[in-house]
Amino acid sequence: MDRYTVLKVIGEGSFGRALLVQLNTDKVKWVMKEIRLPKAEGGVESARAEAVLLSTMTHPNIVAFRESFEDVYPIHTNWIHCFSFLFPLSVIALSFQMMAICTSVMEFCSGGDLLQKIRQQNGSLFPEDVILRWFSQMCLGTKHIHDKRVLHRDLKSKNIFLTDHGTIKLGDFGSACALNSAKGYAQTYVGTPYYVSPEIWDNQPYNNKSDIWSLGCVLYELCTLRHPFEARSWKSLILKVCRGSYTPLPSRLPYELHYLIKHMFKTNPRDRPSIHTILSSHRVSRLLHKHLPEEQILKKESKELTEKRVNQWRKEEGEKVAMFLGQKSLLNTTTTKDSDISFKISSENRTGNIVARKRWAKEPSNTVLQVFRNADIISSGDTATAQGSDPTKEEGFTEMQKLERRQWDKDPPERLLSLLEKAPLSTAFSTYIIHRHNLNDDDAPDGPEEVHVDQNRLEPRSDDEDTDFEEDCQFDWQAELEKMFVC
Ligand SMILES: Nc1ncnc2c1ncn2[C@@H]1O[C@H](COP(=O)(O)OP(=O)(O)OP(=O)(O)O)[C@@H](O)[C@H]1O
Repeated sequence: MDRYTVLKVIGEGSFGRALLVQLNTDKVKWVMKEIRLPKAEGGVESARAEAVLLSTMTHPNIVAFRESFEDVYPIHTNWIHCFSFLFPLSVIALSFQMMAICTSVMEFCSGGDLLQKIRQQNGSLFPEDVILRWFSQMCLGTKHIHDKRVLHRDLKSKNIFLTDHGTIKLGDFGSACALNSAKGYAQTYVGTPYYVSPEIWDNQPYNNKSDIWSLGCVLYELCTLRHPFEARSWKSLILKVCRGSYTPLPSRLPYELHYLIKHMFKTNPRDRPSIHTILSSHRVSRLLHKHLPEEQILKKESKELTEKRVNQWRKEEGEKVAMFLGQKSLLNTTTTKDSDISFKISSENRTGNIVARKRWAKEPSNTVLQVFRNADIISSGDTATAQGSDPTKEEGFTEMQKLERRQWDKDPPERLLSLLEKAPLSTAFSTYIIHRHNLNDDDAPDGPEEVHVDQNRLEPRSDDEDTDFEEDCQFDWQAELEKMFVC
């Protein structure tokens, strides 16, 4: 600590402050994030997780990590004083609570965050070149973390920074999760409601495609200066997200961006492109590559792998064409594979052993979507729905699917909405991390946790292996949310 001089407070987060500091020796500026919390609370874990994860990430588009320290000190809880008149003689002992301060020192991004940039525009749209340059760098940062099997879980314009040279940096890894880390299993996460994908509202596990959805929200914000799922009520917000209903991008933007947004906002995560696909074989890839700094273009990728990806792309295209042509044999192969393993997910258990590809429950119980199926879509804030694209009008929608969507127009989604009724919609821009309460204390390591990176997983993979990966923990976060609001 003595090695740094504090220059100013940059901002206050939910758990602590961010300070601009200067290293006394070379006068380089850094950001010091302090988080003070009772040791028993989950925020300490988040701070540690951020420090540990950031320390393993070295990439030009990720906020660089310098060091972290942790201190624990006792404070006395003085509530006993307040009631001492009731127990004049018996209460003489003070109770102590252990507080933790987790401090991380990281790169200072003097350009501020993208939310600030968007606000500073005062309604004047960003040039296309700027959007593509920033977005392509966001993709490279995301690719780096996904390659390490890390999910960011809180990608939003407020957590993406700019340096004074205009380089994009992904930051705020406080919610991130290394899939092979014990901590990753120890907490679950809801996210920032405005950026949360439909599967999370559907109580399904977070996966790499959920990060893609959030990235889509940021891209949309850069293109329009508005959030894709603007709403005046929680109900409207959640419905719009679950239906993937947004106002189309301005027509002046290239069709590749329209096409990309449409795919990033596919409600089924399986239909969203992975970050590898966006960068290497999506229609937008060529456009993105034009805007990448030369040294960062994916030249490391082996020729063989690139060929595999191209083949994969052609195969998928071929399958789509076959579907439309109604060629039964191909259609059968595709549907058997897809319906059997709804989401192609390979996951690892805690010990790192590969376990069978995970199946999503065919009939998820008590999910928001199920309730929504019977929900009334009457909401004052549904403007974008009215103007926006109606997914049921898309080609390929069966009559059954259309009917299922229309059936949402009935009862309100009681459990979640009654919970959210009391919360103002502005809180939907905040990050929510929900911690499991039923964790055995012995499971929670005391010191900073080590992230065990599985080297095999850092090797480039083909698109097949790359389709999805997800948190291996599933529990009822809505119940946890309920507990939070009741407290
Ligand atoms: N590396 C950084 N460089 C420049 N500014 C930063 C950096 N990290 C954080 N900030 C700024 O510091 C302020 C506080 O950030 P912090 O991450 O502590 O909380 P937050 O993102 O505002 O809230 P929360 O994380 O609780 O949702 C924000 O304005 C953020 O833009």
